[in-house]
Amino acid sequence: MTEYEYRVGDTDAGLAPAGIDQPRIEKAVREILLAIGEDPDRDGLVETPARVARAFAEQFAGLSQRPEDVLTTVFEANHEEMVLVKDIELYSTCEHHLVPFYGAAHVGYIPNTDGRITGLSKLARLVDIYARRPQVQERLTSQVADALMERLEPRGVIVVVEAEHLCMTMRGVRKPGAKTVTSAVRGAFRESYKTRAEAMDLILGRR
Ligand SMILES: Nc1nc2c(ncn2[C@@H]2O[C@H](COP(=O)(O)OP(=O)(O)OP(=O)(O)O)[C@@H](O)[C@H]2O)c(=O)[nH]1
Ligand SMILES: [Zn+2]
Repeated sequence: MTEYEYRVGDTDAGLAPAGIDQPRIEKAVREILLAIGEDPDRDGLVETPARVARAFAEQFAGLSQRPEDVLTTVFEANHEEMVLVKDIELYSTCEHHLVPFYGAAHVGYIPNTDGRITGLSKLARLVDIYARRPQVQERLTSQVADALMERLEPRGVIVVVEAEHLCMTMRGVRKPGAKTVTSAVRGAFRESYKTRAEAMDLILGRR
C-alpha cells in the first residue's frame, strides 16, 4: 500500500486514511470468524473481512486527522457573546469493547475580545475527528474542548456529550436506555457559575 497524506473527505471518496492497513484488518477479521467457529468462506461471509476493513477505515479515520485540518475557517467578527451548536449527532467506538457508543454533542464557546470565531460546521467536524477513533467518552469530550481553546483562544468553551454505549446495552450489564453525560468546561464557563448555567439551560432546552 502506498503511503499518502490523508485529507479530510478522503474516506467519502473510498480512500483509506494513512496509517490504516486494510489488508491487515482483513486477515484479522478472517481469524476472528474462524475463532468463533464460523466458516469465513461461506457465501454471506466471504466479503465480510474486506467490508469490515472499509468500515474500520471510515470509523477510525480521525486517527490521522488533526484539529487544524478542520478549524481552517477562522475569522474575526464583532461578536463576543456565546456561540452554541447543539445536538451534533455523534457516533464513536468504545475502546474497551470496540462497539459503538452514540448520541449527541453540544459545543459552545465565547469568542475572545478580537471576536475570533470559526464556521459553525467546523465545530461538528471537530467532534467527528475525535469521535472517529477508539475512544472513551470523557476523553472525547475534553479533546474537543481543548482543541477549541487552543485554536480559537476563546474566553471559554463548554462541551457536553450525551451517549448510549452499546457495550452497556447489548452485552455486559445490559442496561438499555442508560445515558452517560460528560462535560468539559474551560475558561469563563469554569470560572462563572452564571455563564455555565446559561449554557446548560440552552443545551437542555430550558430556554
Ligand atoms: N469511563 C468510561 N468507561 C467506559 C466507557 N465505555 C465503556 N466503559 C466501561 O469500561 C469498563 C471496562 O470494564 P472491564 O471490567 O475491564 O470490562 P468488562 O469485563 O467487559 O466489563 P463489563 O462491561 O462490566 O462487563 C466497563 O465498565 C464499561 O462500561 C467510557 O466511555 N468511559
Ligand atoms: Zn465498551
